[in-house]
Amino acid sequence: MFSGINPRDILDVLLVAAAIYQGYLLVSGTRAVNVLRGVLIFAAFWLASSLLQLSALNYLLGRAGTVGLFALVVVFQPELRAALERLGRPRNRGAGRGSAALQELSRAAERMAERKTGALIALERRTPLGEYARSGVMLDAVLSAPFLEALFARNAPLHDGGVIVQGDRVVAAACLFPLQASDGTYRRYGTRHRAALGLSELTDAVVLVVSEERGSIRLALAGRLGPELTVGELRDRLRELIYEDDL
Ligand SMILES: Nc1ncnc2c1ncn2[C@@H]1O[C@H](COP(=O)(O)OP(=O)(O)OP(=O)(O)O)[C@@H](O)[C@H]1O
Repeated sequence: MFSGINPRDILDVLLVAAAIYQGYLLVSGTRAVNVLRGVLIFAAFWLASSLLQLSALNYLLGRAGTVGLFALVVVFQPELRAALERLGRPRNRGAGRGSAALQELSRAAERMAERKTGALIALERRTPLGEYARSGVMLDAVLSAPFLEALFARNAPLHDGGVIVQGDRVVAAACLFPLQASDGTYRRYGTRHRAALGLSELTDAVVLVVSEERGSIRLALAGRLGPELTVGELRDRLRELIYEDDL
């Protein structure tokens, strides 16, 4: 049965599997996942209609599939664009800049915690955060501690909402993040923490929260809020989670 398989076939299968896995990582945690489920169900019906030789249904589903494919490209144009951008981005772009960004971010968190300035900062990983960035004010600024502090300063025009960071760039401020539905686990926390939890649940972003009330620094990841961190611990966690891998 396996006599006709040559190394090229194995390579072919491995490449397809890798492409599917990368595609999954890209959409996991975004609204595209639900659509992907819908597409799979649709494909299952289509296959079943073909196997059962239900020709009218098969024809109809085939036509709908073609139109649907175009519709998906239109609906997910932002995600597709972000995916292509990511593909074209060199892996080790600005390794030095990554560690500089990490220092600036940690310094800003430390100072804001000392002064009890509330802050909410989402750090993008694989899942594109473009749709959340567009809910706020788009920026494209070099990440620096004074800039972050200025953004979150009380009465500053963009202090309300979250900031989105991509590597060493601040891409948007005053963004609206999805609130996590309260199941009682984080009853003690208000909307800033629930917005961090919500975004980290729907995407793979790491979300940094500085509490205005407590002056604490915490990270939300995968829908869970981590413990209070010292600035050294924050630096280590961010190095582990973001800056070592991606920049
Ligand atoms: N959906 C949201 N997306 C982004 N930011 C939000 C959202 N909802 C609230 N915020 C931010 O959270 C602030 C209110 O925080 P609130 O005091 O309710 O939360 P908290 O979790 O108790 O935080 P803190 O400990 O800092 O007081 C708002 O002023 C706004 O900046």
